[in-house]
Amino acid sequence: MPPPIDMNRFEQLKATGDLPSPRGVALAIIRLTQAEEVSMAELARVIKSDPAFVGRLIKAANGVVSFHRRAVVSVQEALMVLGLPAVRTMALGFSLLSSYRKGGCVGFDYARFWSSSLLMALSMQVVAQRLRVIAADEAFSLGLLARVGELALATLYPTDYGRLLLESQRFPELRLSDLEQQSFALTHNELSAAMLADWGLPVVFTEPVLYFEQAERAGFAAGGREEGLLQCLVLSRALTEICLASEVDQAALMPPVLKLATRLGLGRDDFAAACERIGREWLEWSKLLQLESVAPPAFGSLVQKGAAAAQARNEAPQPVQPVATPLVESGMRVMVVDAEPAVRRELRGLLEAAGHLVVEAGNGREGMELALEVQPHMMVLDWAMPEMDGLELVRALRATKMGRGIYVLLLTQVEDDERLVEAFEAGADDFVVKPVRPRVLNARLRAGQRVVRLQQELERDREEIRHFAAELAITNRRLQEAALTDALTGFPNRRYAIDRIQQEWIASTRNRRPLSCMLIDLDGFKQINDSHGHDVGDMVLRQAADALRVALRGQDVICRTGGDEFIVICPDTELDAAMVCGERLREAVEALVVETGGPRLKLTISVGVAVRDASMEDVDALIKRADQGAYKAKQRGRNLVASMQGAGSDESSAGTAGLAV
Ligand SMILES: Nc1nc2c(ncn2[C@@H]2O[C@H](COP(=O)(O)OP(=O)(O)OP(=O)(O)O)[C@@H](O)[C@H]2O)c(=O)[nH]1
Repeated sequence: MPPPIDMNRFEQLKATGDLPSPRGVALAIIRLTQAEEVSMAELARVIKSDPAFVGRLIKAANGVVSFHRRAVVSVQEALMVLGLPAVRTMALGFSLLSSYRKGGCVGFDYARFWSSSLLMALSMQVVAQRLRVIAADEAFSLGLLARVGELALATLYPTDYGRLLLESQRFPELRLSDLEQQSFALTHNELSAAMLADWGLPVVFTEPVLYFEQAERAGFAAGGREEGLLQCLVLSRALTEICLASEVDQAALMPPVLKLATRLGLGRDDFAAACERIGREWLEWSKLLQLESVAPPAFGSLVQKGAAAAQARNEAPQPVQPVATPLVESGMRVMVVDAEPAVRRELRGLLEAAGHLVVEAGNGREGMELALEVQPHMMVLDWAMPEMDGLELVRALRATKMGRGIYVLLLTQVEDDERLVEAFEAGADDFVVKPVRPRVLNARLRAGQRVVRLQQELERDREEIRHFAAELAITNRRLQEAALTDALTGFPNRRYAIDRIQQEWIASTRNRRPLSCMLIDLDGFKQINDSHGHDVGDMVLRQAADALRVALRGQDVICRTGGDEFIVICPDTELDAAMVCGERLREAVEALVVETGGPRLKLTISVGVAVRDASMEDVDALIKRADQGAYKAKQRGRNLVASMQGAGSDESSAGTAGLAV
């Protein structure tokens, strides 16, 4: 299993204060549901102050009660049916939906994001109800928020994420998560899982969220709750894709989904009924949440067709994975589409004699459905067919992602220039005049096979590039981390500090929130080095850093900026609070006894504190003021916290430095 999420990175993002978070009534609901003892009456009162949430809550409660039970009509009843954890997560999800319907990331489709999150929620609810992996209400909330990391990246980095989404659309061989890793040092899946964990969801929920878009990497124990939930998420995601796909792609997407559903123990009819229910609920919920929706697919017939196609061929072939497919050395998978059984027979004979595997369809419509499922390398199709003729079929194929790569050989009665131009413009690759002459057909098949092979080689090269890009992204990330980390203490280094404090300066301007910083300098450190040697000096530095780390508040960021110098960035902090923090750090180091394997050493620090004020033009002015504070602390005898701002209470107690005990 890959390493868990880098929570440090998440904490850094959280510290910006820009992560999507609940507001208003939702925030009050969340706080109440987290309290040790919450009265249902109080909770219901708060909920009732938001009529929109009341409607959504009651609808959600009715979605999870059994058909035999009387409908839920009141907030109190809904609370009882759903339970506090589900109410909390729903408040969270709906609040985010209300606040983040739009945003500044141009490449991010906010409306589609929420439509698909809603579909995930409903699919999760219906699937979990049938598979009994988790309670349906919890499944709904989890589905709604399972991809919240995407929204968060769009919110945190509107320009960069927009560019990155465009890049991943233009170069499908580049995986979005690799690009995210490269640019932001974490993926949307990692961010989703970290945010859910931060909101109090248990690990058994957050881990499947982390892996459901690359389930092969999860490595959960078979039969365990995590694995069950993971499969629910995978199935729900696939159903969401089907609902949002174009009609032609829906048919192609269904067979593998059906297969997964069967593997999870869902009977075909039961699965079809579940899908129909998701579609119905989607329409209702979309109206309630004022989200766009299109007519859901006719799931009943989609499932039936998928199953029938699989049965007809005994077992539907897996969709072609370009990487896994061996290069076409000898035979290709060729589909013949012709209304005349005699012509199909003749073509099958010729093709099989040339070593190809043949699949047949009797008309254009059937050919289309089968092609998307079987994914032939080549199609030989007749121009003149009832229902959907060859030209329409080529156009329909070329309009789908999967059909775009199939080599199409069109059979035509006449070799008329106008008609041939029309055929090529529709997307045909070559033509053969009927009646088919075997030698000519074979020659054209060989020409087509060359193109198919070249395409496959290209695909392989792309996959190698993708693989290479992924490895490069990981290496880059490691290098980037190394470049920004101080090896001795593990703290971020000076380069990182400069960048980070700039960012915090900008955030403090935007949010009109205070920003403080502290400069810390070890007292008499040179003396320690001189008396005990450099190695002991390193031990002192390391253990002092550990003591500082422990004493630091969660939102503060500490970096090592020089030999025995550190900076602490304190977002959203006034001078008084920063002075208190500085004092806590000073006390922590003063209390430390450094174990060196030889002498046990004591040491102290001098701390300079500053807060951003109106006189400061830029971040350098803030650092300079903190530096003046540190100088003052040294001047006044060391082991002090001092500031050049504020009145009176600008320094605290003193102690001794660098003494062996
Ligand atoms: N062991 C060790 N020493 C270092 C490292 N980097 C810098 N130093 C030493 O840290 C000492 C810094 O001393 P100063 O800050 O100039 O002076 P000080 O003795 O701490 O005195 P005051 O700051 O005035 O209290 C120098 O002797 C540097 O050689 C390091 O990575 N490891």
